[in-house]
Amino acid sequence: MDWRIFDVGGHRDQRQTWAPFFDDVNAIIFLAPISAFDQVLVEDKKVNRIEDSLLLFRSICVNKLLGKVNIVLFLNKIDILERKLKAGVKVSRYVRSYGERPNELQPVASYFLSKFMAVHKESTPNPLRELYPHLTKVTDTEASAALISDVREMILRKHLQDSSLM
Ligand SMILES: Nc1nc2c(ncn2[C@@H]2O[C@H](COP(=O)(O)OP(=O)(O)OP(=O)(O)O)[C@@H](O)[C@H]2O)c(=O)[nH]1
Repeated sequence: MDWRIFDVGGHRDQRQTWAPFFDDVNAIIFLAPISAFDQVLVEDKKVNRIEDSLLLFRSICVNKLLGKVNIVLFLNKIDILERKLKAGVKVSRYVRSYGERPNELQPVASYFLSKFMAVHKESTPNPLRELYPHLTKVTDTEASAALISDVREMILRKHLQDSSLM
């Protein structure tokens, strides 16, 4: 299995029409920086960066050409998220729907995960497709290498199962 990296994020005006490049892949790893709950887009100050990640995520989930592609979701930058929460930055101030939930790593991460899961569920063209979520800090290269190896194994297994070789 080979890996190709397409950065489909970045400034909105520079995002590519990427779908045609993805018709022969087994999996997409989507990185969502959940530490960015208190930030807005540089190019559009009205848009919260997590909202933007959710929109981008939706555009991938909804794509019929990608209906059979596994989606691995990295809720990333959790170290930065934890630092912000410990410093007293309140999620509910930026994400009103967070309400009175505890301003701590696990409930915050679970809350954002539920948002991504809901987007996937309501937009996927393939109701049987599962989402494989992980909380990550990809700057921890050792842990990330181990995780990517696990992900790779899981995808290979699934691929073999789907082709009834296991
Ligand atoms: N502490 C920490 N830093 C990270 C993590 N992931 C990426 N970064 C750093 O964040 C910076 C921006 O990298 P990315 O987030 O990949 O790039 P980007 O999405 O184009 O940039 P941003 O708009 O800043 O998010 C780089 O310096 C990365 O090393 C993480 O999990 N933890």
